[in-house]
Amino acid sequence: MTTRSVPLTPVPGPRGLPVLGNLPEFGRDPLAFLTRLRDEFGDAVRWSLGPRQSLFLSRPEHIAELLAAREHTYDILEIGWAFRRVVGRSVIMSKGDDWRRKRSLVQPTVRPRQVKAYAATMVDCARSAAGRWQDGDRIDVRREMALITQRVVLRCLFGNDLGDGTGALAEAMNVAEREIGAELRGVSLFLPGWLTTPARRRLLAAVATIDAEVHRLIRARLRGEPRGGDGGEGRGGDGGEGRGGEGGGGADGDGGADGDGDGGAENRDDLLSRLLAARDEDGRPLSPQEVRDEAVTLWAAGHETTSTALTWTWYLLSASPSVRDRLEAELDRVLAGRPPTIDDYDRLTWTQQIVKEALRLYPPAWLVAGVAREGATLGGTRIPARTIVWCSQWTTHRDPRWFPRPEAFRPERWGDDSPDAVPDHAWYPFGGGQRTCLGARFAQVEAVLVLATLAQRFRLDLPATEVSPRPGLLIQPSAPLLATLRAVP
Ligand code: HEM
Repeated sequence: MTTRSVPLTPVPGPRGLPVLGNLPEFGRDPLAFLTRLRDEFGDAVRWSLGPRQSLFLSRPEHIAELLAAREHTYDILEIGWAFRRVVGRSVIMSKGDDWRRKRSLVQPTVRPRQVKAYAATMVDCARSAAGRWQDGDRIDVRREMALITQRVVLRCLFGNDLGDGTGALAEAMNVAEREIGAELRGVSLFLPGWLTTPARRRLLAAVATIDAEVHRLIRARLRGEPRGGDGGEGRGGDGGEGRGGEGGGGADGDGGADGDGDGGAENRDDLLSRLLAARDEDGRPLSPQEVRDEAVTLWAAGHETTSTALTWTWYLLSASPSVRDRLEAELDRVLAGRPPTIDDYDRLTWTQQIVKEALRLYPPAWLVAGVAREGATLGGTRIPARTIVWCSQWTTHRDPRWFPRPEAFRPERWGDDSPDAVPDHAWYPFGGGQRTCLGARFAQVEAVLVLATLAQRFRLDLPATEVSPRPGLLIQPSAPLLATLRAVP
């Protein structure tokens, strides 16, 4: 179903406090606050985030316009000291020619042909997790999913599984994610950069660990090591398994990273090789900081998002036996006991619908924002320069106007025969427009294949208690999800 342009009439939202505006209410419970803006005020609501004027959009037509215009008519929201410390000036924080250059460096490593080649690695990583699981074991679902997805990203994009560094990197990323989320909801969003706080110290310590691990990956690659053992870096051997036959890291013979023979980056087409081999018009390579920024961004954007989506998927499945039964029946029918391959992807329609519906109910990324430049318009209305224009996947995905019974987990709403007609941009877990998520295909294929591989063998039974969402950088469960494993009969 397509959308047509509708006029935009901004209305004032709730009164805020002097200076802080609506920040305290937003910070206390951002999802409830944004839902209130939509339900009590309207489709285009003015509010203030501290000293900044904001506009919150709820109609898919306006969201589509914002997403399409962002690269040209909006600036990046330059708040969030913690986020900038982690991702630096990578593709996600760049604009204009700089952004285009960085995006074109990264894009080839996640294009559909590459993703096809990564599928076997995705299944392999899920199988090796399931190989450790036993009937009756209790697992922390979020942790297990993160272990799988970080391994997938490291092996596919970095041609490396980091061995014993994975745990340190994952823990540091968790700390960073928590601190970024806490900052996003609090007054510290506007603290000057020079001020040191305990939270900022924690973040800096985490960033130091992240940098050390990423530089270890880079050094290993420059030495031409096929994978990230310690190679004399003063760490113990990694003891992981080899990469034979997984089809990751450029194993499709795609032509190498421009083949300039630069310091071990030759003859591979994974992300790290491309970054190390990249040259600007004057023949200059990326600086070590630039390589680090892109690598960290891809690592962070590439695994925590997908593991969060998978975690919520298990949560929803555990509470929906009929959806789970239909999933197991599909896996039996399509796979008949063998592991899935990329060729099964299109046939796993119910599995795909489950993932799509989980991304609707619990979109890992939940805010999109842009800062209007002079001349920005939406629905024919001029937007004052410097206004922060927002939309939220959380509120749009749960709007009863686009999704009947929005709180219900109903994968059937995505079936070809469904009577529900979802407007364009009412479902946008991967954003949209030119800045749309680079890894959308990667993530969807990974989520479906990992879910299929694990659900073939195990049910994850969770206590029948409701777990509320905790919006930080991503929407995470507010409590650990401890599941009991039940082998599929
Ligand atoms: C379920 C998993 C994922 C979700 C929900 C997700 C969501 C998003 C969203 C909402 C954006 C911002 C888009 C916008 O501003 O319009 C984004 C950007 C991005 N994502 Fe993802 N993502 C996921 C997985 C991945 C994966 C697997 C990768 C890489 C392998 C990745 C790499 C990126 C990059 C590089 C950007 C920045 C694009 C740019 O600014 O040009 N993401 N993602």
